[in-house]
Amino acid sequence: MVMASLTHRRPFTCAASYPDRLVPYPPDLIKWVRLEGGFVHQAIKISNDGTTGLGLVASQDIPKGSPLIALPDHIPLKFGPIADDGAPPQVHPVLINLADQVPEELWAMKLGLKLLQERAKVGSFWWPYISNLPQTYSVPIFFPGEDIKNLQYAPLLHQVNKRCRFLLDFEQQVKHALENLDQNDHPFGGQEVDASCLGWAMSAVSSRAFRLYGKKLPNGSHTDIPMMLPLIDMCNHSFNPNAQIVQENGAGTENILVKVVAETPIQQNDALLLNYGCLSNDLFLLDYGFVIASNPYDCIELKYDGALLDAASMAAGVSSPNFSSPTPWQQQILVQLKLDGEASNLKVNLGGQQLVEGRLLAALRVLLASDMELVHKHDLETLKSLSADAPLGIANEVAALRSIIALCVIALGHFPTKIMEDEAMLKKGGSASTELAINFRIQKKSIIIDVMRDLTKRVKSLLAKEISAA
Ligand SMILES: C[S@@+](CC[C@H](N)C(=O)[O-])C[C@H]1O[C@@H](n2cnc3c(N)ncnc32)[C@H](O)[C@@H]1O
Repeated sequence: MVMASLTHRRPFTCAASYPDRLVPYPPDLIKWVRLEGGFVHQAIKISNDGTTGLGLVASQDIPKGSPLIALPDHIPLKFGPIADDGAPPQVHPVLINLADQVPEELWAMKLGLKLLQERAKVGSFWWPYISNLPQTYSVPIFFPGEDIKNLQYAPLLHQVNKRCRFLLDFEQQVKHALENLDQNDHPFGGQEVDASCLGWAMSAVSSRAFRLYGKKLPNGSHTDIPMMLPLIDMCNHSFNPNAQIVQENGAGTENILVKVVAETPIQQNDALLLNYGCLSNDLFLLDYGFVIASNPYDCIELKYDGALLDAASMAAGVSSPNFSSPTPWQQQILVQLKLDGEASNLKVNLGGQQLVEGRLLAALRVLLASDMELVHKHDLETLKSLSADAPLGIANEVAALRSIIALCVIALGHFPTKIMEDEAMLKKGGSASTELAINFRIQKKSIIIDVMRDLTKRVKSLLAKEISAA
């Protein structure tokens, strides 16, 4: 695969020398929030823990339920203030046109355009916030090409490549849109905007923005609006957070838009932690630039492929599997599982909360079964459930689980290095991006090994059951 990378690009100009912020001595963010009518608990301080960058820390015990931060609605940075009557946002028309060219999945770039505009504007209202933003991000679009390869995981390489290509193309679109603009009418104050600074803005937003409820739709749901929440976005992530974002939209909240409250009692010197979401390491790395060891929501993606499953089943000792030539009734079920037919989605996951994606498990159970009537006795949900007790019999279950174990062995074999080698490389040390890439792939391999371990246990217990029944 030809990889795009942004490392050959000139970094967006800045002269910072103080720990990784846009300017050496940025204004006091807490003071600014208070000055603007926001609330910050008197025990909250900004501090640097050396591993997660800056964060918020409690300088004394804080009881559960206490308000920690509250922001009035003029502080968050949004793409455009959408009026209550739905009037179009007051945004520079060039930015609106450019934002229209951003694919929905890269929504962060949209808000990133606004961020860049405010970064370039002399006297921007948000300068006290923007100047406190990191100068660089550890997301893989900024990895050297070698470290992108070091990720060793095709679905992520594909995403990184896609983002880099988008940024390189978008750079051209932005240049074209800014051509011949009068200096007074230039959304970035006449500054050149290249792929690196677009990448900076996109990463600043993807790693810090929160999606808050917007207007209520006729069907009762809400639009969600991505916003940058100054100071609140200094909270680092944990799956066991001690703080929570609460959106205020009821009566009696005056102009307060969003609050952070203590979800648990917080002790002196504890960091304030929010849960950014139950995300896989792919998303943590792509959007936030870090990975979480033993992330319970991480998984590996495989392509459902009949020939590969035949090979896996045969390796597992299953005689004449027919994944690549299912019978018509089996094929019908594959269509229902969206593993065949026009609406098919062949991406299946191992690991995460389900351990084996239900669609894959059901397909294996069904294709390894010969008794159509027995299969039709069960609904699809039962066939998809790993906790269902061998719905098609013990022999069928053992064959299905052994096939998945063999699939895991094949998937592990696709990684060019073994975990032990990765760990030895980490010991030797390397750049931050090399270490991040190696940690990412160690986690992916660990998922496969954990799935194999779990399924092997299940096979053993099924076999023991069979023996005791006999
Ligand atoms: C919303 S910001 C939090 C404030 C940030 N630490 C800073 O220095 O400005 C999110 C970023 O913090 C870092 N971060 C947050 N939680 C982390 C965690 N659990 N492990 C490693 N890095 C984390 C990552 O760099 C991430 O992109």
